[in-house]
Amino acid sequence: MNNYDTLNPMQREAVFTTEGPLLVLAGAGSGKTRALTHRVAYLIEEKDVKPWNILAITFTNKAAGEMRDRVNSLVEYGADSVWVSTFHSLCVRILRRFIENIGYTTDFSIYDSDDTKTLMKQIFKDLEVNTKVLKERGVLGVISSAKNEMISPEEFMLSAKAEGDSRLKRIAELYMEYQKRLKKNNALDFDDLLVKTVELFQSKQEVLEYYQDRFRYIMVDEYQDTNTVQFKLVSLLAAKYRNICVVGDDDQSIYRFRGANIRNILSFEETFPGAKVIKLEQNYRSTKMILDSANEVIRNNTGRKDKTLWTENEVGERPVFREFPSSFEEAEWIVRDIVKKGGPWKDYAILYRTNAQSRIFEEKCVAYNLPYRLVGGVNFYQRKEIKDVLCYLKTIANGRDDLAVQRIINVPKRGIGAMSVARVNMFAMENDMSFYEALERVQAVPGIGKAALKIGVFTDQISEFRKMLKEETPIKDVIEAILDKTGYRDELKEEGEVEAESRMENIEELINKAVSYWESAEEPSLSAFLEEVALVADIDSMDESEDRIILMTLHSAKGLEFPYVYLAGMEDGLFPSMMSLMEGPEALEEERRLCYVGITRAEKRLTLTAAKSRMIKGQVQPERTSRFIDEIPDVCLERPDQDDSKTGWKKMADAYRNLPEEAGLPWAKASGADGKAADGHTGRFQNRPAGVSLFGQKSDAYKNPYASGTSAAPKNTPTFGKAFTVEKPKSLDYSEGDRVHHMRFGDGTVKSIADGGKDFEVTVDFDNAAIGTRKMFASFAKLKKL
Ligand SMILES: Nc1ncnc2c1ncn2[C@@H]1O[C@H](COP(=O)(O)OP(=O)(O)OP(=O)(O)O)[C@@H](O)[C@H]1O
Ligand SMILES: [Mg+2]
Repeated sequence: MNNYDTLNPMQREAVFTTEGPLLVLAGAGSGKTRALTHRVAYLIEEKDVKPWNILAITFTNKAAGEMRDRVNSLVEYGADSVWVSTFHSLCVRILRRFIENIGYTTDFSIYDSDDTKTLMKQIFKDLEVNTKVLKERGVLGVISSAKNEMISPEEFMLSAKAEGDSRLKRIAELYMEYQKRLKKNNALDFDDLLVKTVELFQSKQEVLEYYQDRFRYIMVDEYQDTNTVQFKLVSLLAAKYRNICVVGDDDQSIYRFRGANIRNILSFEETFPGAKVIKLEQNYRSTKMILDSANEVIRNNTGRKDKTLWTENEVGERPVFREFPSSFEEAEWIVRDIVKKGGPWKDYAILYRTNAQSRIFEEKCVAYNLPYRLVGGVNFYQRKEIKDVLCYLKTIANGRDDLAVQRIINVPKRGIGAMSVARVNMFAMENDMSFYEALERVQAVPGIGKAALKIGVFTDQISEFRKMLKEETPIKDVIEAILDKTGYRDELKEEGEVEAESRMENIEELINKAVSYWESAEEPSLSAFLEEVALVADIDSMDESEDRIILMTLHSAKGLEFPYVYLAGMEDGLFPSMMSLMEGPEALEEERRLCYVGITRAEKRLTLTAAKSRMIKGQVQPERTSRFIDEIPDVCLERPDQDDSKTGWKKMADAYRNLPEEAGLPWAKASGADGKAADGHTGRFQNRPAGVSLFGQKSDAYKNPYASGTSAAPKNTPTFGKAFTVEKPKSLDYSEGDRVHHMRFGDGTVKSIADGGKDFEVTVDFDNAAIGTRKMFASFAKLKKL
């Protein structure tokens, strides 16, 4: 049964308000996601809502998975039928069923950024675009923004003409051609998934109504990052029943560059008149020190909905700032600091602004033998060998994807040259067929000559693989067959041992993925597998069962929490980024929100670091400390050069620790109308306007709202850690010496089992020598006795 008592009164109100539009606007760590999860449970358990009438949208696949797990642990049955998904996977599911209404077939391909770039390159070549004037990536960026704003190629052309801008006109032509070719390949890019779903709903009333009736209760997490087309989608779906609950934090809107529209959150009440607004103000995640640093940074943004976060958590350690001569020393210090402090490693996260910063951390982790997981960077699925295998699978699944076929037609080398490919291409275009269809009729291609034989061998192989698939051969075996029959594996070996080995390891990883997919999917199919792969955000590579530190960008950290957080590269020009500094105040404010997101990921300890010089584009440059560091007052940041006797920090912190609950912050009280602290310390706050306390808000703003309001203060709010924790198994059905099976690592023998308090730690000797002996937590490892 559920215990809604573990929620605070405002959270409970959010959970119990099930009918009509609801906006929960609240700061980081205030339990928005938690309230949303409980709301799903409440609808099912108390309101008899059918699970399949609920749609919950989250931003990343990782968050979707976490939500599904949380719901599973809250309700005993039915959670499986709740649609918990990202915007993109929601759209894929809808389109796979109904896209024929708008002229595609349901086995359409999904192009990732690499595919779209290849396509744009071809278009540039065919339309003879001057690459000095336009760049593929730039044009794709413009097209993506247009799509997020739901501007069609035709509309784009009209406004380009109206403005008489020849460059825009050229981009409009490219946009048109790009859409034409996607359509011809029966392919959609990521933005299309959303645009085409909206198009479908707008053109087919009965399809829209079907989904409106299906999703009577809609919930959206991280609402601040929805863009125009996503907002449109939600508005359409919710138009009939109006049971829509969105939760978000305008201070955490960090996807402006992706078209996320802060207006959406600020104007929710306009779009859904009569909307109820609930604010949550208690933070359950971070210590007081961490929270105050975050509050201090974000208050420098203008035009935000004012809100104040407070917490009953302990004051905690003062966050630390450290500066180093170079980025190497910075990384070295962080990694050593972690090693010194000790595991479990998954309690640590190193966050940074740009992917490029990850490399040094990786190297240091390797040097210190510290297990790590890199989230992002060169995406697993972007690796050459993975793309090769996937393109084989795509060709097998859907011969219409010309790009996929062209990628592998001569991989491994079959002696099919560019000239032959061009001839086939020409023939395909003239006869209005796909590239693969043309390959199947290769004898008819003019001038093809001897290449016809080689192409015949290729198409025969593909037909073989297709036959395997028809006979319901598992994907794993199809991949093995591809590697062997096409000679791919042999060609890899020729590349040199080390290279081949690491590439084969990656392919093994893909095979693992295929196996676990095959075992877990209800109705496994190749196209559904490819779809799953195409939609994995980088964050999905984060497997919670592994005890490793996490390296990731600030953007991917949204919504997550870690006991110990390091924010590296706190330098002006890096964070805030140079681009944002050049672009102006709005862009700078977005960087500041990103900083707020970063700080608020930390539960217990926060460490900020910077380098005084850094290698950028091959040149060592001097760096200036980030302005965000300057925005954190000494009382909540320990700096290397700081004399605590002057900052008065100790006195204040002691007072802070001994304060009665309702009293507010000591430094807020200590400061007079002139903005100076009572002890005469002016420190970094000399320019504070009169009447505003040291910590920004009027001094009562930090008070416990329950203390002065009508609702009684929840004196001893029970805290029981994270809602999403995997429970320690009561007993294990295997013991030392038993043979067990692990989904990814295969079979092995249990060497030892130790009771680690929260969970059992099981050490297993795996038969596969490459995996060797591993220590893991029983609740995550899900070992099966053989
Ligand atoms: N009423 C509560 N009692 C105890 N713990 C809580 C309560 N509400 C939330 N928490 C815990 O606080 C942490 C933060 O909650 P949650 O992730 O839901 O916050 P959020 O508002 O979604 O944060 P973010 O803005 O970063 O997405 C979680 O560990 C959650 O379990
Ligand atoms: Mg959240």
